[in-house]
Amino acid sequence: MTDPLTSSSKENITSFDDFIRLADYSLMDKLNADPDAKPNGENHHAREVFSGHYVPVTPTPLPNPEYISHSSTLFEELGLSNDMAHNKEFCQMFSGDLSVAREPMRPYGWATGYALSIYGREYTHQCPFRTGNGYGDGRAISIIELVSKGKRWEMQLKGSGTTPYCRGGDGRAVLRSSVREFLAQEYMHALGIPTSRSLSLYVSKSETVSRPWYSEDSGSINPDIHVDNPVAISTRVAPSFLRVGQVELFARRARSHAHPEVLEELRMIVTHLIDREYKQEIDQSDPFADQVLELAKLFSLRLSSLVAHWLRIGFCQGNFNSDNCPAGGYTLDYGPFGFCEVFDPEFQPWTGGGNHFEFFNQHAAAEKNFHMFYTALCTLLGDDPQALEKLEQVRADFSELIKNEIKKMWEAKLGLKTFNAELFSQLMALMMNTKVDYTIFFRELSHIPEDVSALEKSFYIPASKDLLEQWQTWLKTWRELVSENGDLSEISEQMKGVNPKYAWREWLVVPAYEQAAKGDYSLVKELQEVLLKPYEEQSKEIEEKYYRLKPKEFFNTGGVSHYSCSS
Ligand SMILES: Nc1ncnc2c1ncn2[C@@H]1O[C@H](COP(=O)(O)OP(=O)(O)OP(=O)(O)O)[C@@H](O)[C@H]1O
Ligand SMILES: [Mg+2]
Repeated sequence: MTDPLTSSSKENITSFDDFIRLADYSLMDKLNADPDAKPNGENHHAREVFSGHYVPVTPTPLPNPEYISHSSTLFEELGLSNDMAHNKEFCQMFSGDLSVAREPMRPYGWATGYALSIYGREYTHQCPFRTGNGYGDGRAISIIELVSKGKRWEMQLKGSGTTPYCRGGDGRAVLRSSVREFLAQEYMHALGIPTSRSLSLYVSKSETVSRPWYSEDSGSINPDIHVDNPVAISTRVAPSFLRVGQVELFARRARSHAHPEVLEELRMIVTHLIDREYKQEIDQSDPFADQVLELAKLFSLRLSSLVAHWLRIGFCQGNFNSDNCPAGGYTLDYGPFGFCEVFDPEFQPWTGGGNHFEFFNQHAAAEKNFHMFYTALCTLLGDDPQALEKLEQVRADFSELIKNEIKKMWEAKLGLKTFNAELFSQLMALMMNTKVDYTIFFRELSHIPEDVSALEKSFYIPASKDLLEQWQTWLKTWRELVSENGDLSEISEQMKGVNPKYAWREWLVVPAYEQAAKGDYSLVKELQEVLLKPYEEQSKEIEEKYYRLKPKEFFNTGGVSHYSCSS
């Protein structure tokens, strides 16, 4: 068997020139650049951007960059040889130095504006100009759009310096948050969940920035100190980085008649979204209103399936605003996120997020974001009452759609063919009363044990005799239902395919980014390997280290069990 981390095949791209030859701006060139921007990309000061779909921006390179890691899985999908990760010019480019760019690649990247709605409410005051015109990619700069192996990708540097949307921020990302995003994206992909991906991670050996953070073993909810942390650039990759908030921005402007071309700019961004994310499924020769309706339907399907996946593996997007909700229906912005260890439907690791974004409320937050998307499309179809009526139906169906997706997910997680509401609510109550570890519990259940003792390794507190009896009764009923569905060993295998063995455990990630700050990247790489195969048993050694309950000392610890600053 070939080792995915070292294998390279002949047809892979091995030179920087071959890599940049993949650049393709044909779709992007159909959009409008900000007319007030300097075309060479020297646009680094916070200011209002009134029109256009993007602002050309050059990244600010990391001084003294050092390579930390790359994703071999993504390299392979892109057709890049692993050696490219160490190519001098490639390293320069992905640590922010675009002076290496040459034809057909352009020597500047771009940042985009987007609107913000929090739980369905439009915000503008977050922006220093109080108009919403300063809100967008404040520290994320896309540098290339390319087509490789027949697929179109955009590559975006996060933490690569200021843009007009930086709102007084430094444009940087610290190593801590960059390591988290870098690892989490590839973990989610390995779990089979649509997500932005990780290409590479570089750290500066000479630049640091200060961020509010927690002192050691801090029990504080909010950060209690400021810490200097090295700056880093991680590159994330996706078919597009179009967010619901972006479509919303142009629709809001259209509703307020902000400028004469605004409705056309809205139409252009929606066409662009179809081109970038829905080309396979939407026939672009159809009447435009039909395409828009299809877009709404497809997005509602993708979004509801995405949230069901999140619940399946314990993920909480603690800040699921419209600007953190990609219109392609994948996961984005791994800052305020966390994974549920002790089962708690109210789990919300990000202290700034509020309970509307907590673990089991994510379907409602998704619906709010879908509503903002729908509202934007209504603006676009404003003069077509028939189309509006159909769009309204798609909106009305969302709630039922997402509930059904979630039900289907629970069926699969429990190895059942039909959702049994009573059995499910009994299980939820037992899981909460017993304080089970979400991942370990479902993984152990996947063995379809006869006796509750097999589940006890997932319990955070020893269960009383009475509770154990309740478990035993539940287990017996559940097992009988599962047995009706066929061969138990087959069902067990299926369950193991949806109930991962290896979870994201923040207390195991903290040492990785802490050691990385001291120049030791071995734990980052080890985690990367473990999280690449979350459904596999892996070695005894890995099991002992990573298949474990969260130790007591990490409960209620700032920076581990909760965090406020994600940047
Ligand atoms: N250090 C920073 N400098 C400039 N802008 C920033 C900085 N940190 C965050 N922002 C901007 O603030 C906004 C909200 O912050 P959020 O935490 O969602 O950002 P992010 O993690 O950079 O976002 P994303 O992953 O969604 O691009 C974003 O528009 C982001 O670009
Ligand atoms: Mg964000």
